[in-house]
Amino acid sequence: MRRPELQYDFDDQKDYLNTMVDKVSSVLANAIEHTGCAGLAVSGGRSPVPLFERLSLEALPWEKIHITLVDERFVPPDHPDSNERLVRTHLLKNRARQARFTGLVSHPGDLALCLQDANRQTHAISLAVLGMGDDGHTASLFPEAPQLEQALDTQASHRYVHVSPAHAPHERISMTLAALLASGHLLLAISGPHKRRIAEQAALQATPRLPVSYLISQSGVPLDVYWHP
Ligand SMILES: O=C1O[C@H](COP(=O)(O)O)[C@@H](O)[C@H](O)[C@H]1O
Repeated sequence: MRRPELQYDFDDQKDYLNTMVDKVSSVLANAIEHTGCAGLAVSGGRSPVPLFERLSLEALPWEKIHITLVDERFVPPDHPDSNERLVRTHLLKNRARQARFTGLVSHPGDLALCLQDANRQTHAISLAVLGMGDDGHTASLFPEAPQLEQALDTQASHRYVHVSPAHAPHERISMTLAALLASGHLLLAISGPHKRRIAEQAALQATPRLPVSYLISQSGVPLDVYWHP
């Protein structure tokens, strides 16, 4: 089994961020050079804020970049826990305000309609920027969620599914494993000793106890893992 490039050697957050910004920019620029446009799917949570702030300043042809979410909490887009709100606040500004953005909660209050709209998205994802929770979830692929098996089905034809986390707040809309594995490139950004241990454990074998393991232990899509203390 091929191991991903585990780029664990960042002593400080500055090097970690600089390297990630360079990587995101080069993957997007490369997609634009070859296809005329690029698709970027980003995560929410707390960790991506510094990356979003830095990326928003990058000199990229943002008007050719379509941004969407890897996952979303089923809350209105102005809710403090909304991943869309996070992206609008920290990424879709400065130079990146020219980017096209599609959120996942198009109908607050009607999850089925949101999913229907989310699954209408057809643009290719050049790069998915992922985080990981302390429980080994990535996107909203939560261990113990009743929909996990469906979400991990690599034959799934839809891009997004509804997920009910067993221990985290809010119903979720998450990219399926199949959709993540159809991306051109994956980037996993983590920090702290606990998440490092989880990532190392996940690299040993794919297990639903640590859904991130399905990405870390696969060999079909290039994956870079970035870690800082
Ligand atoms: O709930 C979520 O959590 C994960 C991890 O968040 P972090 O702040 O601990 O990095 C995130 O990747 C996901 O998008 C989000 O919805």
